Amino acid sequence: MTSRVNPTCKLEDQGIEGLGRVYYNLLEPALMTEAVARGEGRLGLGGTFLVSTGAHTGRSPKDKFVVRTPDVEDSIWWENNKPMSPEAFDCLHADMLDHMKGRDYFVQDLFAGADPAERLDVRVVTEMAWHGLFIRHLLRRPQAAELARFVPEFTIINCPGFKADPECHGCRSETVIALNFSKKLILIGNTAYAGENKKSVFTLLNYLLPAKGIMPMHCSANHAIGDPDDSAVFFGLSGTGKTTLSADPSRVLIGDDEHGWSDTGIFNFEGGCYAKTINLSPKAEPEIHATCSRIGTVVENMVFDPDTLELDFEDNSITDNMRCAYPLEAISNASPTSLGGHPKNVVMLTCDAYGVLPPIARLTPAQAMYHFLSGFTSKTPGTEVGIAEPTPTFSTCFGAPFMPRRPEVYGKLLADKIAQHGASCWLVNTGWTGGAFGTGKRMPIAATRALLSAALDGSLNDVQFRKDPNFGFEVPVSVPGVEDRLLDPRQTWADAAAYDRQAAKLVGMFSDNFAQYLEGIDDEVRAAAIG
Ligand SMILES: Nc1ncnc2c1ncn2[C@@H]1O[C@H](COP(=O)(O)OP(=O)(O)O)[C@@H](O)[C@H]1O
Ligand SMILES: C=C(OP(=O)(O)O)C(=O)O
Ligand SMILES: [Mn+2]
Repeated sequence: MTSRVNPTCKLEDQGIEGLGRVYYNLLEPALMTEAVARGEGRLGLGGTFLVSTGAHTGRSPKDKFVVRTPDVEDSIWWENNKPMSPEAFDCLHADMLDHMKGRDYFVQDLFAGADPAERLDVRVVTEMAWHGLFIRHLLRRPQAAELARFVPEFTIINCPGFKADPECHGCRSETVIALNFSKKLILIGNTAYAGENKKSVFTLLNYLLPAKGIMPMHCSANHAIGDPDDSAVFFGLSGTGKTTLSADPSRVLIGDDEHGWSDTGIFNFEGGCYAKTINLSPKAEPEIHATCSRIGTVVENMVFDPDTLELDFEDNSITDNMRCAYPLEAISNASPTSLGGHPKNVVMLTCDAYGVLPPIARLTPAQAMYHFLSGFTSKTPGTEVGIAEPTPTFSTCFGAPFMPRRPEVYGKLLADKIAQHGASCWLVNTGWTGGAFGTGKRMPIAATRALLSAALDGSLNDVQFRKDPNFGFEVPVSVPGVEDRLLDPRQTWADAAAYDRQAAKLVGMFSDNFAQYLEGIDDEVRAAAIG
């Protein structure tokens, strides 16, 4: 055993026995040293850690399971979460423990949740030293004194070298992500994509927090400089711009991906960020770009020159989903507390590959609920196995793959909090303009930023709005710093009739999708659905 602080709870106390060497709570330099010594990757410029994850370079949602135990039977949304029988899980667990015998493991005891009242003590046991480094960057790092009395509430075991057997493990392939809420255990096998670790913790909190009246959100968050009470959240599925847009030099970063909204305000679940690096521009995203040459940053699946170690941000030959992971402190304007007041602005980011939605729209609370439940956006290439180009989808709550409960549970919590705190709501299209994917182009980041700044500082409320004929929400006509034409997508298309046809098609898709929510919904939201 190698340990920084003598662990209160050893792996043996959790029934994990017969391992090789176990490294408890190593700090970043030791994790990097071990990772390099084991040939998991190599050091990059500025002291980064360069790694490729092999066959899995994105999440495997089809291989993710929730164990169907009696205590979760009624609360899980089974249409969205694949069930695994408790017997199959026990077999998987036993076989994984067997696989672990004689091998070395890395244990990181971390917190999920910046609010001390709500945090969850999570132990992450990894076969790969760099996964220890990754999750140490991503979750919240306890002080030595906190570590000394740390008792894990939930445990994640991640063995990329373990191959599941669908016959006895009740899974689909050799890859498995199995969440057992009753046994407080998550088992991950046969994938080295680091994102599975953090999104497992997110899924877990999405299950636990609603029971405490806390709204878990797939969103980034920031606040005005000097005023944590002027906070904003940015909901969005992977690739919509949560990480990019929350790292705004004129605001304080709270977090880039997962937050909770409690009676006292918002709190980050995490202690770090996981940014996409494809085409990352030092001009458009200087803070994130700088993390790619910072000591300790994990650079995942990026192509680099073997002689100079120079990273190639344009080369997507490994994957479009190339990433860097770093602690929040790596961003100069990050909040030291990761907390904020009740959001004054709730932004829903959508990446519309059809080029129909305007770059920004003001929503009534009922419209916000309609769009939150709809979750229209596109899946971004590489983020999930098998996604090769932007693929339109309705991903409820802007994060369906991570929602164990029914959408209405999250919808109701959010609607209540928006009403209680009077938050302004916005829909922001960071996707295509001037045509659909293939003919148009991606919304310029500078325009999105200018529109968001105006929304967040309140100045957008002073401009003139028009009512969108397709969706009924309000769209600004003119905003300083943004080309007028861009605000009206119909004007950006070469063929206005083609825009109208595409818009009508999208309205139809929204309406077909929303049919599942009409029963039992508030009258105002039903009215928003009809337009
Ligand atoms: N208008 C835009 N707004 C936000 N991101 C944009 C925009 N145009 C292009 N992008 C790119 O889209 C990607 C957004 O990814 P990211 O911020 O990591 O999303 P998320 O955190 O929601 O998964 C980045 O690669 C960013 O450079
Ligand atoms: C880590 C992920 O999240 P995001 O792209 O939202 O940062 C992911 O989807 O795998
Ligand atoms: Mn992100």
